[in-house]
Formats: sequence, structure tokens, C-alpha cells
Amino acid sequence: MAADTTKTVQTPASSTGFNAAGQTDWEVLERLVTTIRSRKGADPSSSYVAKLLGKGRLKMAQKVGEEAVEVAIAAVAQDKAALVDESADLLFHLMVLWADAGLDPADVMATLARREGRSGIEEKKNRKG
Ligand SMILES: N=c1c2ncn([C@@H]3O[C@H](COP(=O)(O)OP(=O)(O)OP(=O)(O)O)[C@@H](O)[C@H]3O)c2ncn1[C@@H]1O[C@H](COP(=O)(O)O)[C@@H](O)[C@H]1O
Repeated sequence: MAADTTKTVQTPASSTGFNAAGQTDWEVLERLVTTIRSRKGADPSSSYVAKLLGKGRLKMAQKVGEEAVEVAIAAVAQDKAALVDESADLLFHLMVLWADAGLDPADVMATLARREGRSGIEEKKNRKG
């Protein structure tokens, strides 16, 4: 999706862990996961998620790839507002893909937690092959 670069960022990141609406960022993600799951089998004419799920894994993977490229373009262009928009698109499409694959965001978080404190430099050195 092309970013609306005329928009300003309304809700700057907060060091308190709460967004401007007083919700934790995790609550926003959890609600989105619940909504995405609820769209399985919904009417594709009224739900974008249902439409995307109906198009199949290939289309979902393609959208993730497209949005990732748009994130990279916004980053290189040093366009912070576009970077926020495109990152939201990427996260959203990634979460649709996870839902389709039966993957729980907690699985990804658990992997990140396991990696915590282990330097990527060290990990790479210890790789076989
Ligand atoms: N967060 C989002 C979200 N972010 C982006 N999008 C949609 O993602 C689409 C991506 O646009 P693109 O131009 O890249 O793609 P496209 O041209 O529509 O599709 P293709 O031609 O590429 O197939 C747009 O239609 C956006 O509106 C989203 N659609 C839905 N959500 C969330 O999902 C919930 C459920 O949505 P529905 O299933 O539509 O009810 C919503 O309430 C929101 O919380």
C-alpha cells in the first residue's frame, strides 16, 4: 500500500509502554490477533482479512514481501511517517500469515526471549558449515 506521506504521526512511541489511548502496545497486538482469527470464514466482500485468507498462502506471502520492500524503501528515503505506516502494514500482513499458518505470536516471542542476551556475532561464529 502506498504510504500517505502527508500524514503526521499522531501517536509517538512512549517510554511508558502505553500508547496515546492508554492501552499497552501488546493489548493492541492481541486484539488484532483476535480480530484476524475471527475473520476466518467471514464474508470476503466485507472483510479484507477474509479476502486475503481466501486468496491463499502464496498471496499472503507475496503481501508480506511487498510490505517489507515498502518498509525498506521508506527507511532509505528517511521518511519516518512512511516508515511507521509501512511497518504497520508489514506487521498486519505478517500476522495474517501467522494466523493462516496456525502460528501463535507467543511462539515468535518465545523464540525472541530464548535469543535474549545471546549476541548475533557469537551465534554466527558457532554456526556449523
Ligand atoms: N490493520 C489492518 C490493516 N492494515 C492494512 N490493511 C489493508 O491492507 C490492504 C493493503 O493494501 P494494498 O494496496 O497493499 O493491497 P490491495 O491493493 O488492497 O491488495 P492487492 O491488490 O495487493 O491484493 C488495504 O486494503 C488496507 O486497508 C488493513 N486491513 C485491516 N486491518 C485490521 O484488520 C481488522 C479486520 O479487517 P477486515 O477483515 O477488513 O474487517 C481491521 O479492523 C483492522 O484492525
